[in-house]
Amino acid sequence: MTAAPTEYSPRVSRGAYLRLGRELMGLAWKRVPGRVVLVFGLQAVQVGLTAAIALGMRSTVNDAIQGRAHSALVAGVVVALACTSSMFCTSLVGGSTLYAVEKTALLDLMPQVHRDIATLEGIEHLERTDVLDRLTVVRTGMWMLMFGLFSAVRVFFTVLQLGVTLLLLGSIDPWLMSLLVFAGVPLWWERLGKRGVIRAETDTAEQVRLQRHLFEVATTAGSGKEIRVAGSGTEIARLQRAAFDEAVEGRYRALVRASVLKLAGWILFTLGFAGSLWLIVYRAAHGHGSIGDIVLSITVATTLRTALQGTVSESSGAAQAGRVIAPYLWLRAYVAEERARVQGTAMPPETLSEGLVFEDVTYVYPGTDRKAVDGLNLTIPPGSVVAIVGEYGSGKTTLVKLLEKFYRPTSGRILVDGTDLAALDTDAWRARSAAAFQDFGRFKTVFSHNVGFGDLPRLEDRAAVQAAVADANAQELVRRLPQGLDTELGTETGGVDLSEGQWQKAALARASMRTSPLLFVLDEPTASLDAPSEQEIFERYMVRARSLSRRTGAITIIVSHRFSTVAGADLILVLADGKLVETGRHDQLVDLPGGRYADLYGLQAAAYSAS
Ligand SMILES: Nc1ncnc2c1ncn2[C@@H]1O[C@H](COP(=O)(O)OP(=O)(O)OP(=O)(O)O)[C@@H](O)[C@H]1O
Repeated sequence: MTAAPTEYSPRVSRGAYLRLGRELMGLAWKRVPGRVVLVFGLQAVQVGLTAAIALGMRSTVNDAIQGRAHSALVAGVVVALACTSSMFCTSLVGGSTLYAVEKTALLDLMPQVHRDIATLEGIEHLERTDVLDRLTVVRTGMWMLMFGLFSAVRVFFTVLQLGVTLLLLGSIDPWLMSLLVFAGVPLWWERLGKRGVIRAETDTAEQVRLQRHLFEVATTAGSGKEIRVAGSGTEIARLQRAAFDEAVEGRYRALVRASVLKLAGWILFTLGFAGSLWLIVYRAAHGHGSIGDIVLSITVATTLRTALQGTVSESSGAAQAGRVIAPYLWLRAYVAEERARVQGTAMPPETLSEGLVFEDVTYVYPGTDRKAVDGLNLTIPPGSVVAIVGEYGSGKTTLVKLLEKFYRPTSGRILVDGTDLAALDTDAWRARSAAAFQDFGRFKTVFSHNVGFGDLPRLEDRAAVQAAVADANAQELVRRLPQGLDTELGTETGGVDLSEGQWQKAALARASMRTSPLLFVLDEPTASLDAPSEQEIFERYMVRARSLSRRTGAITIIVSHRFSTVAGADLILVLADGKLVETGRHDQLVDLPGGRYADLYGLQAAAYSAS
């Protein structure tokens, strides 16, 4: 399935911002209504308190000068109370905002993104760098989405506060309102700088991911062994440094530019502020206005600066959210587009009667132009055991992935009993298939669940898990575990670790949980096992394949490099460069003069007899 190239723009339209804001506010209201009321109510109160403090200061000074001690005292107490209340409001608003942000981001938004990505039909999404880049940004900055919303609310109230202070200044002298111009420009410049930083972070996300990956490669035990043997540690460290250097360089330049813009803005505001102060003092010196007016002007001008600072920092908070909003909206659009493209609703048959038909199937991985599977035409009869062989990179796994609907053919189609696989309901089709892959999962949980995940509805069915364990010839492994089936796996969680071969046996047992699949795939599932274990397992699975075949007409597909294991298949497919070059049974292919299968078989047989 080649994903539609959803266009990405780091700029988000005003309409999209507003729609998202409404949606997030609805979410916060649903999850933490009390906190939302508190955050809105207290900020409105704070605006009133700002005016009360400024006017109270003027009254205190004027009353004191005119000898009205009692009134001056009352006004002073009002100012003190208003100051204390304002501080209390600030800390309560901060705490409530944090609580609301964490609740909604961690309990709603984050799980939703995980669910969206994890339930997309194919797996090529997890191989696309654009999806991964944006996912990285969203995963690390999801809380910023909600934080940005609350910052936007605070911007609204700080602007209101700014308006009130300007009105108070204007009541003394309308010229003082010109401070707004000196206040607005720094705000705008700072936003420009922030935008540049956001752009630089998005542009360098790939290098950051690469350096993280290289760091993990260099510091984990699995790859650490190979790195030591190959002596490639220094080179990997150099590559990691180079990737990091590139990312840091780009981000640093943007940060310097943002700092310069911020500094220039503040210089401008300071000049305006100094000019205003001069005007107020000049007026008072020439008999216009009282001493209280001077105090009021200085208080209000200082408040204006605080309100402005608040507006700038809150609008930066809101702008920070822009870093996440664009990738977040893109991921949502991408998921919606993908879901709309997937229209399979037909149910798979109870039993296979016609089998699988490949009609000119071609697959090209996104971002490449090489055909991993190239014009495949083929019929696989129901109930058959099919082996796919071929050199490394010949397209064996891709073929299997197409059958599991991890990808959709770039062209051509696959029919299941005459129905296009694309038209089948993906979940229903997968529920009728079972698979063990070479890059199997290692679920660090209790062993019985590790196996039971193969058929979720029977996760707790001990008998089913034990039967699957027996199918994979893993009883001895379970016997040796300290708590048998109930043993916790994974040293990170305090459990035991398994060897590569033991993990592989667990994966095989998992693949054996479903008892009536229509498709059973074994994609090199025994590569980590020794030769006798492999032989024994294949013999068991051959018996299982025949029994499934009788019950549901199931097709078993085995991908293997070892010819001894594929000789018993009903049909062998030989792939080379994505093309089907030979098909037939072992006895037909092995004697084909100049045949590729015969060549490969001859080489392997010679290698075994020489060893
Ligand atoms: N996710 C991917 N993105 C791009 N190209 C890929 C991807 N996976 C595989 N390919 C390419 O597609 C071709 C077929 O790969 P595939 O894994 O199907 O081969 P294979 O026969 O299973 O190989 P192996 O025996 O090594 O498992 C190879 O050229 C491979 O490099």
